[in-house]
Amino acid sequence: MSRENVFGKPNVSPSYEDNYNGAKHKLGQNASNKEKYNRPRSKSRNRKVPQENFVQTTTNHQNRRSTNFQSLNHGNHEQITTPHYVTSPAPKSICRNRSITVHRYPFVINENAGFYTDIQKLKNENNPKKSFVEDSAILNNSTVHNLTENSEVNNSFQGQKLIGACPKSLSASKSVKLGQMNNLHSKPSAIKDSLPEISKENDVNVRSGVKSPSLMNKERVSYKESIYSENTQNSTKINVDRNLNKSSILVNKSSAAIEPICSDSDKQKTVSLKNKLYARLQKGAELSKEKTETKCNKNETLKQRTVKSQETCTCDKCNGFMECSAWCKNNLFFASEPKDSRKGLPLLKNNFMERVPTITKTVDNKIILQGPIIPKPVFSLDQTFIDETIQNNLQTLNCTSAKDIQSYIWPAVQRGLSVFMVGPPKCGKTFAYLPAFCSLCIEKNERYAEFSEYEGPLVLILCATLEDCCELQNCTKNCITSGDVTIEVLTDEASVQGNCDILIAVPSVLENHLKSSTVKMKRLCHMAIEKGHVVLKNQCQSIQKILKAVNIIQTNRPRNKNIQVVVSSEKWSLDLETLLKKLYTTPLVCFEDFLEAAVYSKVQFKKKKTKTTYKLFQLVDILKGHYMTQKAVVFCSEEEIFKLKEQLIISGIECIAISNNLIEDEIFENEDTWNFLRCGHLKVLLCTDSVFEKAVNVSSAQWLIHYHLPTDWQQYQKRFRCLSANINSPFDAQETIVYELQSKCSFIIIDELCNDQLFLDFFEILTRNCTKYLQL
Ligand SMILES: Nc1ncnc2c1ncn2[C@@H]1O[C@H](COP(=O)(O)OP(=O)(O)OP(=O)(O)O)[C@@H](O)[C@H]1O
Repeated sequence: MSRENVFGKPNVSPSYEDNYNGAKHKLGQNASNKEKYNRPRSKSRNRKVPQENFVQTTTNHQNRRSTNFQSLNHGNHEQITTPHYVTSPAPKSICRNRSITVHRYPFVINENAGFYTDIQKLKNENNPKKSFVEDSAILNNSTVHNLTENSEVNNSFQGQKLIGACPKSLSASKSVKLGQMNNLHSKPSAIKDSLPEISKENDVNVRSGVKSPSLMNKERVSYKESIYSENTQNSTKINVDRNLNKSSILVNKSSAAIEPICSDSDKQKTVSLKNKLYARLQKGAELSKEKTETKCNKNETLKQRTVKSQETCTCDKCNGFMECSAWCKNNLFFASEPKDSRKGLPLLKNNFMERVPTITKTVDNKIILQGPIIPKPVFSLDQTFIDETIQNNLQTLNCTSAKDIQSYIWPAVQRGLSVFMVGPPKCGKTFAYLPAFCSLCIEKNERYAEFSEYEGPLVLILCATLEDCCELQNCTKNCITSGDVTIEVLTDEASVQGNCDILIAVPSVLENHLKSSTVKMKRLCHMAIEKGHVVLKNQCQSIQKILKAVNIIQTNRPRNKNIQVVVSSEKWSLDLETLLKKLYTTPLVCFEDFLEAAVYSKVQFKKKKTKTTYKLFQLVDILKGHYMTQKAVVFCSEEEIFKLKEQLIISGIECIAISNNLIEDEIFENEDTWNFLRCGHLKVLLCTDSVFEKAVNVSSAQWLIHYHLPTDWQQYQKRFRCLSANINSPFDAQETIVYELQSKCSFIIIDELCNDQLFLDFFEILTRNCTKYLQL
């Protein structure tokens, strides 16, 4: 196995044999952590934060005061799920506040319907602020409507729309049903009079808010009182900020009523209000409880209730079909338990902190692997134990040698490890697990004899769409041409054969079948999720239910067999992280995309906007005071590299340049020199794309600076290889907190030459970690 760079130079990463033999390398972990803890405190924390910097701006707000704003932090995914509602109406402030994803705040009421106009203005103006609104709208498929008294909003109004409206026109327009409204932004003064009326008509559930972080310290905020309610699972809390003294609106979620609260400036009144508010909320909660209970008649038979739940009932009990005892009885409970039976471990942890594993890390030239065990890679099919007929079939498809991701995933899946793999399209993710799953199904009579009494598929594969399911079914059929393995795609109409071995389904379709007990899962042993980031987002509700059902099965099944989970995805997301952290048996995580690994590792993405002529000043500004303590790599073009080096040296920043003009030995020498520099004596590495891709073996950088914009997205992704040794796992989050503020940053200096597509792609990365959909 030769793992050498283009010049035949051995890599720094540990050998695979070493890993396999149990020598658990923590590449870049121990040494670099030690180094990082000893690092002198950076002065930069006291620096004035530039406005256009997204991440720093949110961090700044975070430090200021109130509790809820922390959740708007880019990296703070745990808290981001708790609802935050902004009552601040000023459209521009919403636009400026880049920590808020517009699609989470879809409804805006403004006194003069100015939001829409302002958005249009921002869009039309050639200024940096427009991009936020525009991009968020595009990225989230949102459309912006302006509602006037005469206008009609079409019926397709769903939560994904952003509407600007004045209260009068809103109450006049009967076509807008606010029942689907998630959030509302408005000036209290604007909605005070109209909303109770609107709410009565539309039965709206509106929750109230806190001030927009962007307005926190600004004098032009005309109201200073913030009362917000936050529904926790069992109780409703109200927090009253006693320092605030003007009027505010309390919108009571549980009672579906909205009431203006007029508080005087004196503190005592505000405090006495608190009791009243508690009483009201409690009353509201009781009312809504009563409402829910009347929906479901307790005296109904189980059968009746199951039927009813499929039809209309949306009460909590029926909606969460996990609680439906008829369904449980048929699908989850195992009747007879042999005396000597050993039940399996759970699929999901009770809480994220339960059983935090030790993670081993390996970095290859193209792959990053992290997990409790990292298997020895294989390079061809004949090194695996995959069934021979499947191997022959794969050979006819020209799949004989392993693709990069497959060389690790083939052995991992065969060993029964759960795996999360992230890689670009068509990099062989599906074929990384499918042959092994097919092979296991061919051997089902020997391998799964103990489950022969149960019904349901051995392998479940979840896809985003029905077309994907059919395509996957064809792939699977190409793999298995012999043996009595049944492969089926689940559709709404068709039922599944009792002896189906591989079931391919869309989660929502499977959920419906599970509810009606037309699919059983007691035999399930392997589960795969294709296009993980899409499925976990779009089908989060169904996935939650399916996972919980699988958890019950695994826990109650009177045989000790853990269900293997494989997730393949093109992108890393908070949902994937949630699932990763929640799985009881920690999976192996594999990246064939260094940019996605950087997202996984919570690298901070920052952008600096400037004119081309001022780029150098921006670069000096970024580096000054930091370059000796943060290992920085700057990507520039071949033409500018030596001039840049001169300019940086003149500005007092020491650097090393590696360009195509150097001979091989000089490149190695410069690379070695840079690699062995110690904290406090660091120099900036200047590099070009072509030489980095072909010759430079640098992986320990902490800062990656895109001085010269990449020509395409692939080039941008490849640059992140220089951070690969510093990729942290979510399981070592505790360690990272200490130096998170400064370490692992990616700066992009955006000038006039930046093309729109690159900018949009970059923005997608910025907003990726803002919302978590999966709640486990
Ligand atoms: N080891 C291999 N050698 C040659 N071709 C392969 C190999 N593995 C997969 N392929 C081919 O590459 C194509 C893509 O493979 P696969 O579907 O596994 O990729 P993917 O990453 O899952 O794609 P998608 O982005 O659609 O999820 C398929 O046509 C497959 O035949």
